[in-house]
Order: sequence, then C-alpha cells, then structure tokens
Amino acid sequence: MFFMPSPIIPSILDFKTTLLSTTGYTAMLTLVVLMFWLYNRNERALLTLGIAGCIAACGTLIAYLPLPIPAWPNLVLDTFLLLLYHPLAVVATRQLLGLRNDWRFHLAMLTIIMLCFVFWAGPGSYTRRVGVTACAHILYWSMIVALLYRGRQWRTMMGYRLGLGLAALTIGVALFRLAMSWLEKGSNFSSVNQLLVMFTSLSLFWLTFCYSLSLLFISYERLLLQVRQQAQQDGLTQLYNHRTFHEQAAAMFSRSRQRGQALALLLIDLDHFKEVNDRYGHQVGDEVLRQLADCLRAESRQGDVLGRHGGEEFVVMLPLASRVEACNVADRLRLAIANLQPRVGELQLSISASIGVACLRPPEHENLASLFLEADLLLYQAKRKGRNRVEIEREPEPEAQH
Ligand SMILES: Nc1nc2c(ncn2[C@@H]2O[C@H](COP(=O)(O)OP(=O)(O)OP(=O)(O)O)[C@@H](O)[C@H]2O)c(=O)[nH]1
Repeated sequence: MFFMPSPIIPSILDFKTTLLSTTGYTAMLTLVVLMFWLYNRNERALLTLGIAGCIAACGTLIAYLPLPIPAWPNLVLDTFLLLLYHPLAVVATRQLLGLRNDWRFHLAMLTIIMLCFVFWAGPGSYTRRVGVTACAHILYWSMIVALLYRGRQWRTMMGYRLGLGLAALTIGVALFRLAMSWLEKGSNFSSVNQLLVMFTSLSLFWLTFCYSLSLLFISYERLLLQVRQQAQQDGLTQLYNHRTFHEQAAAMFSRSRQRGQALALLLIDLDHFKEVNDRYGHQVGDEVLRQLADCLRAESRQGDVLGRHGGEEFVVMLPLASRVEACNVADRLRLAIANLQPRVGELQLSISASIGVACLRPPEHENLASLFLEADLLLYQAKRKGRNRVEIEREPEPEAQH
C-alpha cells in the first residue's frame, strides 16, 4: 500500500495523481457508508467503517500534501493511518455478526506491526516495509475470512459471498507481495518489480475498500430480510400471518390439484380461550398463544406450512398427507396442546384445542376457499361435540323436517 515513486513508472501511474483520485473515492465511499449509518443507527458496523474510511482518507491525503514534517515520520504516520483501516474492518465485521470486540488485542497487534515497520524495516529497506505491511494484511484479512465463515448461516446472501471473495483475494495479493519482498535481494525493488509492487498496492487498496461496500450490502440485505419477515409473520407468534399463509396455501393447493397429490388442511382453535383472557388478562393470553405456536412448530414436519389465521385460531397445511396421516398428525397436535400446560410466571394453565381436518378431494374442492369451508365446518362440529377433539368426517345433515 506504500509507493516509492520511480522515474521509470509511466505518467499513467503517477504517484500523487493516483493517491488523489484514491482519496476522492475513499471519501465518497465513506460518505455513502455514513449516510447509511445515519439511516440505520443500530448498525454500528457502518459507523466503524465510516470512521475507518475517514482515517484512511487522511492517510492518503498526508502522502499527497506537503506536510511540514520530515519524509520518514510522514511515511510512518501515513502507514499507521492506512493500516488502521484493517483492524477497524475486523471490528466492523464482528459488530455485524453481533460479536464482542477486544480493543486491547487490536491495539497490541497494531503496536507490534508498527514497531516492526519502524525498527525492523526502517527508512532504509523498502522491501522489508512491503513485507511488514503484507504480513499485516494477511493477518487481518485471515481473521475476516474466519469471521465471515462463522457467519455462514447467511451464506445465501450476496454480500457475504462478495465479502468472503474480496477478503480471500486480498490475502492472495498480500501473499504475492510478501513473496516479492522475500525474494528481492536488496533493500529496494528492481524497476519491473517496483511496477508490480505499485499495482498490487493499488489493488489492495481497492479490494479492501470494496470490502466496505460488501459490508454495506450485507447490512442492506439483512434489513430487507427483516422487513420481509415482518411483513410475512404474525408479530406475536412469528408464524405466517393470515395473508402469507393464504398465499402459500393457494400455491400448494393448485400444485397438489394439478399433480393429483394428497393435501390436508388443519384448522386449530383453542377451547374457551376467552376465559383465559378474562381470568388472567390479555398479557397471559398472549403468552399462551406464543407457547402454543412454539409447540406447533416443534411438532410439525419440514414442509408443513403453519400460520396464525387470526385470534386464537391456527392453521397447518400438510402436503402429501393422506387422510389417515392427516388424522394422526391432527391427533398428535391435539395431544401436544393438551399436555402443553403453558407456564406464565407463577401460573400453570391447562388448555385444549379443537381441530377440523379437511383433505383435498379434487372434484369437491375446486378452490382453496372450499377446503377452508370444510375445515371450518369440521372445527365447528368438534366444538359442538365437546371440544378437545379432532373431526375429519362430516356428520350427515339432519333430515329436513316435513
Ligand atoms: N390475549 C389474546 N387474546 C386474543 C387474541 N386474539 C383473540 N383473542 C381472544 O380470543 C378469545 C376468543 O373467544 P371466543 O371466540 O369466544 O372463543 P373461545 O372462548 O375460545 O371459545 P370456543 O372457541 O367456543 O371454545 C377472545 O376473548 C379474544 O379476545 C390475541 O392476540 N391475544
């Protein structure tokens, strides 16, 4: 990341011009990151990256501006400011993953790196200076790769893949620089290698700053995911809300009808829930509903679709479930609810539910509404027959009176 101007480097790679444009891009990127942080202040990683960007921009400016300090302290200060970006990138990544940061560790590492830079490399050895900064890159970016790998539950997100790719590339380029500094005999690079050092230095700069973009991307993707989840879920139980459940159920219904596959719909309604609310209050009632949702989640198979239909009514769609299977699942759920005995503070309650089960019969069920109607009638039948039971077969209508 540190350039030694050389007369052989063509004007297109003019040292100061490159630094000036790099400073401009860094400042612009930093501004974007800080704007996003202002928009979502919970994302402290963006603030850290913004601070890191400001410091790095100062680092490049110091190399550009004729400061009234000697060249060597100027280079040390410039190096220090530019190197600060990397531990801050580690800190930002940890913040993004919700992990704690150990500032003393970062301070100690940076101190060791700077001591190596000043005393082991010193003003006389350009190759050693490149070696030290390459090692710093490898160290910090390996940490970032390890961190991103730990956050692989979000591996489907573009930002994670991008961040991981950029971090891996950064390590690759830094390894190349380390090898160059190692293989070079003298304290300065040959003319051709100087050009390579400059190219790799610039690419490191761009790669690491693009990493800020990838973190921004991750933060944005997570925000989108959160908003989408909130729009799809019921706030109390985190099950699908009425609208989303109906969308999913409608798609499942058409698929099953088209393919001639089995499908069952379970309508579950808590018995005498009004009494729970009236006797213990709405907050206790809410907690009971939450625990009931957890129970349904725990009892359901992968592929089953669960939703809160409204109030104390829940729905479960069972794809590929035959009539017997649906009846077994419904009875298992009924039993699980009866044994749940939700605990709310000191209270231990007893609850039960009635379940209506409608199984898809293509000629009779033309649309999802007809399946729901049947499940609703069966649920009503279960309530009528004493509650805490499963109904799957409609009773014959009472004979019309003559
Ligand atoms: N705490 C709480 N109560 C709710 C919520 N949604 C609906 N309820 C309550 O659920 C109760 C439903 O009462 P009813 O429809 O009379 O049914 P029930 O008392 O369960 O009686 P049956 O269904 O006939 O066994 C009402 O007291 C509603 O206030 C909710 O989100 N939280």
